[in-house]
Amino acid sequence: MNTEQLTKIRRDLHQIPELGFKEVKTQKYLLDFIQQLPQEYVTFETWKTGVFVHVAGQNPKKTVGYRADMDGLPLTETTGLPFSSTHEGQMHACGHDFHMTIALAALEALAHQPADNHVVFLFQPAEEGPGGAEPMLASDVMKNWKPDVVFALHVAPDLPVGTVSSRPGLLFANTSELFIDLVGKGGHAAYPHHTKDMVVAASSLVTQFQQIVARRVDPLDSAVITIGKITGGTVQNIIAEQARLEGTIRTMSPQAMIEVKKEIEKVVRGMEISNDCKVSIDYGSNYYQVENDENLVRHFSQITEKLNIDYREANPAMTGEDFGYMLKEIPGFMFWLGVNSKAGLHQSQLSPDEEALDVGSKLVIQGLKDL
Ligand SMILES: CC(=O)N[C@@H](CCC[C@H](N)C(=O)O)C(=O)O
Repeated sequence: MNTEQLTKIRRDLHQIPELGFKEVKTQKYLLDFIQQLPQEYVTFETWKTGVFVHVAGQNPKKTVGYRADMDGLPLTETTGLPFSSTHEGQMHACGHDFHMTIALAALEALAHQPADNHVVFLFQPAEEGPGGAEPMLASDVMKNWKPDVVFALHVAPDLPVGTVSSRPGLLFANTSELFIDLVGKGGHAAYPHHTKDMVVAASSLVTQFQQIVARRVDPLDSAVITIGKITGGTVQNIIAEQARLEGTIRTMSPQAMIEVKKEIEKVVRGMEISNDCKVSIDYGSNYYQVENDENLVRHFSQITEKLNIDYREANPAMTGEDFGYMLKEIPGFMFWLGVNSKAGLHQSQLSPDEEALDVGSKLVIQGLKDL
């Protein structure tokens, strides 16, 4: 696929970001593309808003899987690009438009010239939430086309184009969403002593959670507790009866996640007593860590060398990826693809360099042939 075709696909997808399990236009775009390919070796099945595509091998000894996530984020784009999102309040701010474009380029190449082994493309919904990998893994289609090895990529804004990065073992963190609802007693702004102020209680929880990371987690381990959204109250002169915190927890081990949650629950119980209020916790979706297969990463690094792509050893990251569930069952790996963007992931000005599309597609095609 040439640069013009790659860029067109990416820009088409970039304009129609959709949230988890709502990727209806995205799925149609993928299906329209798939159906115009030569069908001799190609079979496809939809699954919720995702798509499985099987490409029969010429001399198959195994099945190699490649996963691309599909969903966008609830974020208003501010890149000012001519092909900016046409969906208000939604943006491809985590590179999933790149991920799908590269997968489509690889699919087109193999549809015309199949690899020796069977290949299955997994276009997966809802990576940003509530998580599509785990249920997709349990689907009937996956049972029929389950790969023997699987890999995926993620765009890396901080790496230059022409560079990729990965590591054997732990690459991405364990994650847990964190939703906290507080109910106290509202009242007149001038009589705080007659109320149980939930804006103050919620604000206190935010800072107390940071003390868990600083004072309860082994300094040689690590954890992150981010509160991304805080809401409460209705107007400036009414003390808030209710408040809500929305956040996420990141740890490098499942055990640390258990410990951090225990500490959060202790802090919350303390808040209930000290503020005479009711606090409920919902941990939402939880992702297993991304654990790369050592031998496959080593093989992958050799493939990058063959293509004159700069391979760098990655550090573990506190990002989450539900691809970790696939790696829990199927040997494989994830790698970072350098896209050289000043703005980072989940930022409204993220603008990856489209030159990386060619690098990524060539590498994925070779990986599907060689792994
Ligand atoms: C690569 C990336 O950005 N992944 C997301 C995964 C989100 C998981 C879940 N919805 C949560 O918020 O914990 C990330 O934020 O790391």
